[in-house]
Amino acid sequence: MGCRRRLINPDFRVPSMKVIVIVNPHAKNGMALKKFTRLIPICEKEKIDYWITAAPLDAVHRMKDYLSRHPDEKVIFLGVGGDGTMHELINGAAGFPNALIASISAGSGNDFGRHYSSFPFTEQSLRWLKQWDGKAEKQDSVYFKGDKSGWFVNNLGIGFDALVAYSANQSFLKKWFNRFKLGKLIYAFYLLRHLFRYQPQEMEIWLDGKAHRYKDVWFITAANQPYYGGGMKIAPSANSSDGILDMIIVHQLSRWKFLAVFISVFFGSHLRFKEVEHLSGRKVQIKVFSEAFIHADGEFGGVLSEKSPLWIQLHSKSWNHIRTDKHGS
Ligand SMILES: Nc1ncnc2c1ncn2[C@@H]1O[C@H](COP(=O)(O)OP(=O)(O)OP(=O)(O)O)[C@@H](O)[C@H]1O
Repeated sequence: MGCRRRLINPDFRVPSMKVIVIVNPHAKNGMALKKFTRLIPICEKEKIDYWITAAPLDAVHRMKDYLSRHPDEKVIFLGVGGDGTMHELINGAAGFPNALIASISAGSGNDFGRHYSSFPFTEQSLRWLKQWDGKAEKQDSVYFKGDKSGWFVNNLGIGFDALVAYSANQSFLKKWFNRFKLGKLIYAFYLLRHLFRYQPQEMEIWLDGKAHRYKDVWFITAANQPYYGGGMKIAPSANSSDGILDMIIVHQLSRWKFLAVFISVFFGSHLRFKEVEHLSGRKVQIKVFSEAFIHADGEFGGVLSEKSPLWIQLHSKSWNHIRTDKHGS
């Protein structure tokens, strides 16, 4: 009788995955948490754990702690937030082959979801992940080491764009702009603010052992996937599973032409300008001659100084991603 009951109880027939949802309560000014609150009953019913982060980097520490205590358990971490949240999940999972990453885009930029795919904010997504028994896609990630170190999977920037991102993220105006759903305008505001003061500088790049030197560099982007800054195609041909990093160098432009090039990035047509160089490789070293800001996946990545270079290295197929498909989306 006991045996019969087991056969008809779906909980006994279908092996289920360990799923942990990680929610950034600050993403998109609290919208991510507000929407997630509606999914809490299904998490409780399906025994899906959820962590609402308490502070920046909380997700990284908790994931590392959990994964080191459960080295033999396959775990799906589902990030609910924007690119900053997914950057934390990538760093929390780094070095743990048993971690699988999925996302629900719920931030302001969402370039991670735009490229890697994002699950809809629904109960079905959670149920589908809980019953998931597919094959994860292997994707490339990139390690960087300078003033700070870590991993990125979207892009890393040095120079003007990193300065704009830093200023916008620190600004008290950001919340205010977000409140009126004008979050992207804060970047335009700081772009214009820095445009007429910024001093482009000489930079040296060693790419797979070959040296390249550029004068008056506005910024350099190392791209693992095409999207950047909330939908701009900075590296249209970048592919996150080809083992190659795309390098975009914007240099020797007047301020007005720089603005024109920057706008053309929205349409992916900036590579036609002779001042925009496109290189590719796996191992990069960048040297600056005066201080330059760094961002990694849009998050502050430290300040590069003339004293020591920045090291970047692509690691092929080094993390596991769960893509949405017709069942999950
Ligand atoms: N509990 C928390 N309190 C404050 N900040 C947090 C918390 N959890 C995560 N963060 C930080 O929030 C920042 C923004 O996260 P995310 O990018 O996901 O949201 P967003 O709304 O898209 O923000 P942004 O507009 O800055 O991209 C990240 O730097 C992340 O480290």
